[in-house]
Amino acid sequence: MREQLIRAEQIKPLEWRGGVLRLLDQRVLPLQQAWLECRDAAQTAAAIRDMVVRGAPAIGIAAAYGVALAARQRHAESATGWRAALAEDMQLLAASRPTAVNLFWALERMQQVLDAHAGQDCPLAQLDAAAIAIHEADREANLCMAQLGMEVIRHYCEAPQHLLTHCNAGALATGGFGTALGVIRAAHLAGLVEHVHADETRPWLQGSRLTAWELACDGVPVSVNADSAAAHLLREGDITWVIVGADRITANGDVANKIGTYQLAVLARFHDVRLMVVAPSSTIDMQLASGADIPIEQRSADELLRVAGQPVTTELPAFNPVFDVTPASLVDVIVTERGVVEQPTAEKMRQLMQEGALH
Ligand SMILES: CSC[C@H]1O[C@H](OP(=O)(O)O)[C@H](O)[C@@H]1O
Repeated sequence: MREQLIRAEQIKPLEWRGGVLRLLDQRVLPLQQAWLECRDAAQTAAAIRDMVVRGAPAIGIAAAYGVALAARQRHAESATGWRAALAEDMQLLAASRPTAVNLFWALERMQQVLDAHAGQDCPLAQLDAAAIAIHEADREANLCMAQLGMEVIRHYCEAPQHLLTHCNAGALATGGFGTALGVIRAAHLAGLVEHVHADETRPWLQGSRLTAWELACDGVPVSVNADSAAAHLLREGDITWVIVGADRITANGDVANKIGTYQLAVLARFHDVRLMVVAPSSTIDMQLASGADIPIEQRSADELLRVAGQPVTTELPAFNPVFDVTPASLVDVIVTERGVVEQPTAEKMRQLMQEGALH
């Protein structure tokens, strides 16, 4: 399976060229493939804020490279004052988006490299290596989760099935292959996928523009549906699993993910459809006791009142939270690279994070 996924890999949302971070501009996909180059923290933070690069793991990877870029720039400006300037750059990166914990996890990893070289010259090579390691570790985690998630699906049913997914938790949201889409890709290769239903995922359309495109590129049978059609599909559509990614999972197993995930979870439970959340352990925040503590990003009203930049209505007040929280009680399984947790609880999450695989 691993080799099949690697052979099939086509899409990379970011490229590190030693001093330049190249980002595939996800604001214009799939109709245009344009690359944006970042050479410092400010450009990288803006790219994250403006969703040139998006998706919890991809945001963390981009931020890590942003620190490596900033260190180069600040050290070249001042061999003695670089640490203070770099600290400000890291604050800028930390302020780019609030919900995906991978951003803060990656910045903490980069800070540990700096702390390990306190009082020494700028560890440029070690910062580069740390960012590359974060990128590669995410890619490896996706390959591991793809296999584990596929085996969970096969455990419950060995026939080809209808699946539903929301937003984009694919190669474009990660270091490669995807979390939820990694599982779907592996399930397809294992003959377990009859059809994938992709919620368009208003207002940013990650589903219709990114997920459907990714799956179509891989020859996975997929169709786009309005978010509001999900209830009808779950009642009528023979769907066996809702499979999604996550932006932050708290210590009790609550899950923050793209807005609309919570209503899918309620609908899935009502219609006896299982909900699978796929996320690397860098998405798990054991410092937060429950989802009530997760900061939910609110984005511009324009994202609701305009499509492709064109107004679709008059200037009106708009409520645009871009994440919501699904309680652990509505999650049937969480798949991570450390293992699989069914019916997540605080104790099971502790065991996963401290002792590793449960399955
Ligand atoms: C693999 S995690 C992807 C996760 O991130 C998305 O949010 P956004 O596109 O706003 O960065 C969405 O919540 C996905 O599930």
